[in-house]
Amino acid sequence: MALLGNLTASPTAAIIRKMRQAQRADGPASVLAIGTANPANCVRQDEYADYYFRVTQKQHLTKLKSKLNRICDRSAIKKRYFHHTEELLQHHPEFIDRTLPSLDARMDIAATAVPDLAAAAAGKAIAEWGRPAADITHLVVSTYSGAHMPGVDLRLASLLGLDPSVRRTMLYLNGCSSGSAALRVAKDIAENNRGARVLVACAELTLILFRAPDEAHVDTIIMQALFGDGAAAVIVGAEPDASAERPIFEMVAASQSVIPESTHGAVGRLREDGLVFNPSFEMPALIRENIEQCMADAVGPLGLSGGWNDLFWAVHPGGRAILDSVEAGLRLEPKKLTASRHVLSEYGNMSGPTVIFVLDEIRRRREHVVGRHGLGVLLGLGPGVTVETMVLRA
Ligand SMILES: CC(=O)CC(=O)SCCNC(=O)CCNC(=O)[C@H](O)C(C)(C)COP(=O)(O)OP(=O)(O)OC[C@H]1O[C@@H](n2cnc3c(N)ncnc32)[C@H](O)[C@@H]1OP(=O)(O)O
Repeated sequence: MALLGNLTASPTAAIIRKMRQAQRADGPASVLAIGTANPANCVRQDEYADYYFRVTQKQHLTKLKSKLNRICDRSAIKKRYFHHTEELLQHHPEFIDRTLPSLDARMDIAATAVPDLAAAAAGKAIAEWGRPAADITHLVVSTYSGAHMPGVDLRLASLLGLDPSVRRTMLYLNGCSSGSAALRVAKDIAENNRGARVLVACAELTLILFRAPDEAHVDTIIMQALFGDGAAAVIVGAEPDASAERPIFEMVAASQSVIPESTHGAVGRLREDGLVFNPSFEMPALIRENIEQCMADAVGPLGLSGGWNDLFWAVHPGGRAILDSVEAGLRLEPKKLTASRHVLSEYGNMSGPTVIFVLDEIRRRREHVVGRHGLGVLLGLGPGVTVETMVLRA
């Protein structure tokens, strides 16, 4: 203790303190550019049940097919995009037959398809940012569609021509809150490393969880009805260069919490037959009953509690019932979730990247969405049930 006391008072401590101050940026990080991408194969939701039961050769399960038709009809989704095509599935019977191991084949496809899709989104973000890719200092990548070493991050860095010194961080299997988690990590990096420019890239392919319908596992059709493929990228940095960079959202504060006693709410396991994800029936109710307390805890210290309709909202559209629950739990006017509902309708639930698509949609609708104070909340929901909150200023 005495030694520490001496060190604190020593000239060395003063030098270290000064060095640390110089390392940190002044002011919060901002979103400087956004890019998104989807694979080419588009399937309309009103045709999905026909398509899915045909490609899985389960046309005889007529009751289950009618149920999927009903769910699709009430899903508030119009269309979704997939990397996998009918042709690809024909070449891989193991993706359809649950008794066959298929993890190796799924991983082999993901090894190149995930970084390719991430690169398509990142390329758009870098073009909008306007600076050379080599100016990116840090890379944060999230996915549930792969488990490789080296990972998606290294292949993505090479595809984009990033500098070999770029500092990479991989987030695997963070589920639907991974986009928000990656943005939180990027904010911390940007604010603690003066001059840092962080590229966040999130990419997901539902091929990892594609499987045939089964009467013994009814929740399979819930996943098949809601999830789609997509990638989103964001450039994050503090102290924007006014001559070259145009900040879109200031990242004011970020936090994470877990809904009490909700570990059964959204459970995933990577198995020999791919990722098995089970969203519980109770998830919409868990969110409806707990979301206001989670928001009060997250934004209370900023004096923003209660006036939920004064903020703009970028909420992860996990499903129609999830958005209905957030709307009811916070007593939001219906227009507050227009951007989230639009993204759900156009793309389905793409897991981590989805909330970044919503952010992109909000900046497009800016005049209609952003209120007087310009303040809003990015809300990620994931397994845990985890609630990731980021307060933004447009
Ligand atoms: C938290 C995270 O990790 C992040 C995520 O994003 S994970 C995914 C989160 N999303 C969800 O959990 C989906 C939430 N649910 C929904 O959006 C809606 O229920 C839906 C669009 C799937 C269907 O809408 P709906 O038809 O109006 O709902 P509802 O009447 O309740 O359900 C339709 C049928 O699906 C079944 N069903 C609903 N949720 C189910 C579930 N989690 N598991 C199994 N079956 C389910 C119902 O039992 C019902 O079956 P019957 O027709 O035989 O009665």
